[in-house]
Amino acid sequence: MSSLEEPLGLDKLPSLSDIDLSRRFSSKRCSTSGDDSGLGYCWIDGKTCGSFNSYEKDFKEFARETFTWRNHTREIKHKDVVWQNKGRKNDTVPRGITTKIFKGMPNYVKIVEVGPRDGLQNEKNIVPTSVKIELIKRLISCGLSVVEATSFVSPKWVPQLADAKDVVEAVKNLEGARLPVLTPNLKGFEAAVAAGAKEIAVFGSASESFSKANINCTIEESLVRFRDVINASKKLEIPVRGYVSCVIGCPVEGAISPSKVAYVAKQLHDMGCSEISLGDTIGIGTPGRNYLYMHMIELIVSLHFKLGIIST
Ligand SMILES: CC(C)(COP(=O)([O-])OP(=O)([O-])OC[C@H]1O[C@@H](n2cnc3c(N)ncnc32)[C@H](O)[C@@H]1OP(=O)([O-])[O-])[C@@H](O)C(=O)NCCC(=O)NCCSC(=O)C[C@@](C)(O)CC(=O)[O-]
Repeated sequence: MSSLEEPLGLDKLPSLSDIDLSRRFSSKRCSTSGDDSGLGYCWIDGKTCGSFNSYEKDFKEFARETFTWRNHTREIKHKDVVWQNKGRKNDTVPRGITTKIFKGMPNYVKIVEVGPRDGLQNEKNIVPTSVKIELIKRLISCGLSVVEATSFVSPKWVPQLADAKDVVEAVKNLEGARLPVLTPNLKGFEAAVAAGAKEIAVFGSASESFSKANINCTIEESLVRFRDVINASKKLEIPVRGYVSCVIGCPVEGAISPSKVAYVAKQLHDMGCSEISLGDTIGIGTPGRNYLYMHMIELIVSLHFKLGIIST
C-alpha cells in the first residue's frame, strides 16, 4: 500500500460524479456579500452549509488593529500624501512606496494546488497511477480551480512521476479546473502536449546552486531551455507559468538577493510567461526572520518596477 492511500481514506470520500459541479463552481460561492456574507459556503457530505461569522465585522476589527494608519486619515492634511481610492471616500494611504504597493494589491487570491506533483514527487513508495488520478479528481471536487497534475521530467531524476503521460491522459478532459504540468525542456513539453496537457509550467531558480541541483544546469542555461519551451507553447497557444524558486533563501547559498529574483522573473515574463510564481522553496520566509520584512519590500518593489506593474 502506498503511503498516500491510508491517510486519504479514499473509500470514504464522495466520488466526483456525486457532486453538482455547476453549483460548486458558481461565482456566488466566493461572494462575501448579501446572503452569502459569512465565510462562504462549504461542502460537507453533499450538503451546502453557511457560516454565521460576519466577514465585514471580522475584517473591520482586523483592519483596526493591523492598519493603524486607517484610523488617522483625517489628520493627514497635505494633499500630496493622500491617495483617494475610487469608491471608498476618505480612504487614504501615505504616498511613495507604500502607495505603490497598495495600489498594486490584487483583488483576489488564486490558489494553485500542487499536491499531486510537488506533494508526491519526493514520496519514496511509488503511488499507483489510479490513486494519483483519484486524488486530482477529488482536489477538483473540493473547488480548487488549478491543480498541477504532474511533471514531464526525467524518470531517473523523479521516479515517482514516471507515469506523467498516463496521469494526463486520464485527467485531461476533466471539467472544473485547469491542470498544468511541469516541463523543464522541449522533450518534456512535447511529451506533455502529446499526452493532452493544455497548460504548462517551466521552473527556474534565483539560486545558481539550486538550479544545478534541481535541473542540472546554470540559471542562464535554464533560461535558454525555457525560451525554446515558451516559443513552442506560443505556437500552440498553451499558457505557461514560470516558477522562480528560492526567492528568499537557498539551502546551499543562504540569502538570495532580491535583484537576482527580479532578474529571473523579468526574463520569464519577457519570454511570455503568463504568470510568475515566486517560491519560498525551503520555507524560510517566516515572520520570526527579522530581515524578512525589508527583503519582501525590496523584492516587491524591484519586481514591480522591473515588470512594469507599478507605474512611476
Ligand atoms: C531537467 C532534467 C531532465 C535534466 O536532466 P539531465 O540529466 O541533465 O538531462 P539530459 O538532457 O542529459 O538527459 C538525460 C536523460 O534524461 C532524459 N530526459 C531529459 N529530459 C527529459 C524529460 N523532460 N522527460 C523525460 N526524460 C528526459 C534524456 O532523454 C536522457 O535519457 P537517457 O538518454 O539517459 O535515457 C532533469 O534534471 C530533471 O528531470 N529534473 C527535474 C527535477 C525535478 O522535477 N525537481 C522538482 C521540481 S520542484 C521545483 O523545482 C520547485 C517548484 C517548481 O516546486 C517551485 C518551488 O517550490 O519553489
